[in-house]
Amino acid sequence: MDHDIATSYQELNLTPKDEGHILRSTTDRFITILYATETGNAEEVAERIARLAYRRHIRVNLKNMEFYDKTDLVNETLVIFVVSTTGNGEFPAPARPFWQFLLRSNLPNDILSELDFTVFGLGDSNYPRFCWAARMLQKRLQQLGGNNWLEEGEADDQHYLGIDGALDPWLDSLKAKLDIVMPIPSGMEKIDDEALLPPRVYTQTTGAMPKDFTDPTKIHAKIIRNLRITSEDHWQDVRLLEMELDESIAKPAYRAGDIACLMPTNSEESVETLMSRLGWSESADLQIQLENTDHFRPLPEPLASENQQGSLTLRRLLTRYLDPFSVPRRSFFETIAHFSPPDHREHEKLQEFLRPGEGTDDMYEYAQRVRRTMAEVLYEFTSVSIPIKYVMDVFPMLRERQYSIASSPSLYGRTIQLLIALVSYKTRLQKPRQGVGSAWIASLTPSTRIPLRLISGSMLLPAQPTVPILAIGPGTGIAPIRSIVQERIATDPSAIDNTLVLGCRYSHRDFLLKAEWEMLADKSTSAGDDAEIDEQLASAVQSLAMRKPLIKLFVAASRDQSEKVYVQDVLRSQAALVWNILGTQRGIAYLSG
Ligand SMILES: Cc1cc2nc3c(=O)[nH]c(=O)nc-3n(C[C@H](O)[C@H](O)[C@H](O)COP(=O)(O)O)c2cc1C
Repeated sequence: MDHDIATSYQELNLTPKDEGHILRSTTDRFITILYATETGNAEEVAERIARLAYRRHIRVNLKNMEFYDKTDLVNETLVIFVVSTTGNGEFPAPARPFWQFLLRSNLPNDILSELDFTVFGLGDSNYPRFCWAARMLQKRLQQLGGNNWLEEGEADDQHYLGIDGALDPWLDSLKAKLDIVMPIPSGMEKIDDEALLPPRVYTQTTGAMPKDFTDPTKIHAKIIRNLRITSEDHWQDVRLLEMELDESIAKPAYRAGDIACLMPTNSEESVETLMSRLGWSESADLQIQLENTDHFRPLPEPLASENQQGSLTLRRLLTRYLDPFSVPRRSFFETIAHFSPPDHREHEKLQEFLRPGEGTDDMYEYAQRVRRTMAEVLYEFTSVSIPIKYVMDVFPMLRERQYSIASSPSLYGRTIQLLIALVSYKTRLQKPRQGVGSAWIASLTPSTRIPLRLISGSMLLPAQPTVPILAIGPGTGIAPIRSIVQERIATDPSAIDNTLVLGCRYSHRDFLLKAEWEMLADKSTSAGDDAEIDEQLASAVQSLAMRKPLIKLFVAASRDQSEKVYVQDVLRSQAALVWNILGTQRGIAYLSG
């Protein structure tokens, strides 16, 4: 393979695992970086730490906690944890099994006595439990005998420089500490901070024609409807997305409360325009081969299988796997700065962006605050010319989006309904901003086939159908509640003790599926609204006519009156009922929003 850069990550600092065990001695210059992320910020920080270690020829095992073998922790000598907080002071979902493992009460108090560690937390001080996951982790590691090797850092989204506000100074102290503990061996030199590292994943065109590929890990569904369910005069576009799973999928295809994972794709036109800007159009449909030079971080699936099968092209990579139409993080500027000619004023500007303090502030002002996308940056910085082999290092991977299923399997069989609020807003930039996932959802037309995965959700039906429920759901939070309530109605009509407190702004604009809820509550609906009720649901309810109403409905339409009313106000005003359901009858509360 034609590598015109002398080193690869392997040559720089890596040796492969030997039969699953990491080869190293106590004098080895080796660190493990484990990150826990929900939306990718912690991963970006972890990668930055890895790069500064690579520059010092320190071997790095960088892993998402999700894929880390927990039992390896006792064999580690130095681990840097990068952990964001989600929910209300919780670990990101993929990292929860790791955290549960550490919480086991049977772990000896000195089990990690050989471990040096440090924690970098990411959070938002608007939340009462700021950086809670990172703080809990640090405490627990110390309880288990771990040695806090470097004072923890805490990034706050509210800092005017975003994550970099706390990260830059923390990285300085990390570098200083590494330089003391793991000095550069004699005969070697640190790779300059400004020098371009070799691509982590080499991308090369092979000249061959691509083969076909079907992802075996996904099932497929055909879009039936993509319907706006908020009124045209409402600011937010909320969709009811209905799809039918392939006939080959056995019923029941899912359970009430389950989650559909959809991978957005980028539009053909936007990919075409980007490739043309980058001068890649001619190679767009030729087969490409990815060579991963970092043994510790395999390519994610299904990209790895596609690569192996020879079906990848640049067009496919940019449409299905990479995310150039999202807002850049710092590493994007770090990489593209190398691809602008050194004597060009744009090169100077990109370098300026990377200077801590004022430079970072300028970068935030230019990109993150106004939500400029990477592609838009490239349309403005026209001197930047990215070699194809760096494509995987320049753009991050697209992420799967998870949506609570809003329909009941007993009523809808292989049909799945989702309720999705499209993200779209104005910034200083002329063109309105739209999320990558939202743009894709908005573009889905009937008959389109999409791949998806179905996973278990955390909302389960009560063990006994007679248990009363109190479900609280503002906005699209009603999705899993609808699935659960419909399932109760469809499978056990005796289970009619369903109390719902739903939230919206205006009852006539964004009370989602108003007519349907009113039908279940046996309230009269406005003329014309009946058309909005699904046939499946209407006929099921018809057959249960004697049992009406099937739900007790309370609606908090916050802006319908001069004084704002939210779901919590309704709960307060219905204190006796709430106590009856939860206290006296030992019912179950569902909260989703
Ligand atoms: C739904 C949600 C809940 C959050 N909850 C908390 C929290 O309880 N405490 C906190 O400090 N930060 C919280 N945050 C802020 C994130 O930790 C912060 O945005 C971080 O940069 C995300 O990193 P990630 O992309 O690696 O997940 C929350 C963010 C979201 C979107």
